[in-house]
Amino acid sequence: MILSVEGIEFYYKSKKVLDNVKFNVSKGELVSILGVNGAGKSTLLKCIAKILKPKKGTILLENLNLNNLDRKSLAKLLGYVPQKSDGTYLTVFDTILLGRKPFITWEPSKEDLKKTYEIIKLLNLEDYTLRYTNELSGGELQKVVIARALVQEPKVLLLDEPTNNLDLKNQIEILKLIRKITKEKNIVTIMVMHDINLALRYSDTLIFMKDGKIVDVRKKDSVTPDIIREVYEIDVTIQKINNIPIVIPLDT
Ligand SMILES: Nc1ncnc2c1ncn2[C@@H]1O[C@H](COP(=O)(O)OP(=O)(O)OP(=O)(O)O)[C@@H](O)[C@H]1O
Repeated sequence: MILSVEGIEFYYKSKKVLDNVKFNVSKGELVSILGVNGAGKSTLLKCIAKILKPKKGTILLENLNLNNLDRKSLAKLLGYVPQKSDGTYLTVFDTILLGRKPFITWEPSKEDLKKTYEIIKLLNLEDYTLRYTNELSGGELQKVVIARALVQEPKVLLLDEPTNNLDLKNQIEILKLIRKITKEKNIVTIMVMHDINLALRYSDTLIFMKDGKIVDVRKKDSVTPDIIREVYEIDVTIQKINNIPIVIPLDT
């Protein structure tokens, strides 16, 4: 399975925000999109999730054109976690169970409930199941919305800054989990990331964007200071500590 993003062009009113964006992601591949504020990363993710409709371009999953799918069929394939989420008067359990909605015909099956419990356990949310989501901290809510996307068992997982609001331990745990699920379930995962070190550590491939265009697509081992300078306009060095690549800005 391959996700092909082909020639996406998107405008907000008359302002062009995405210009001929194209790339492929293979199954089992974890891709991070990086770039400065306003580069068009979130807009691109929303176009892939069909929240926004691009003026030009197509998104293919294998040979399936996502433009031709209705909402429910699309929801069975795509899981999307936005940059910001609001809590509601729904409990954590019900919010996560709602991720199963595309599969529920009349009422949740035993399978839906089982999968919901499993994800709650996986994300250590057991103590929160009966809390309303509008009474959670930013990081707790972030874990719940990620859980809701995972319980959907999507073929394509789209995450806009998944480590937003998470403390150091949770950042690592969530990215490890996303990586594990991407490999084990052989799905396509695309994340928008600001933390280049976390992106380098957990992704297979990094897509660098600037001014609505893709500047470069690099496998993690081929990321060099020149591409970071080109995109972020700062000088950096990349050092390895315990075999983990770390980007260090040289500007003091
Ligand atoms: N709803 C909107 N209406 C008009 N312009 C928008 C809208 N949303 C975003 N933009 C503009 O489109 C451009 C791309 O925004 P986008 O949110 O995709 O960037 P980004 O790379 O995700 O940025 P960040 O890293 O700050 O989240 C920016 O110039 C932004 O100001």
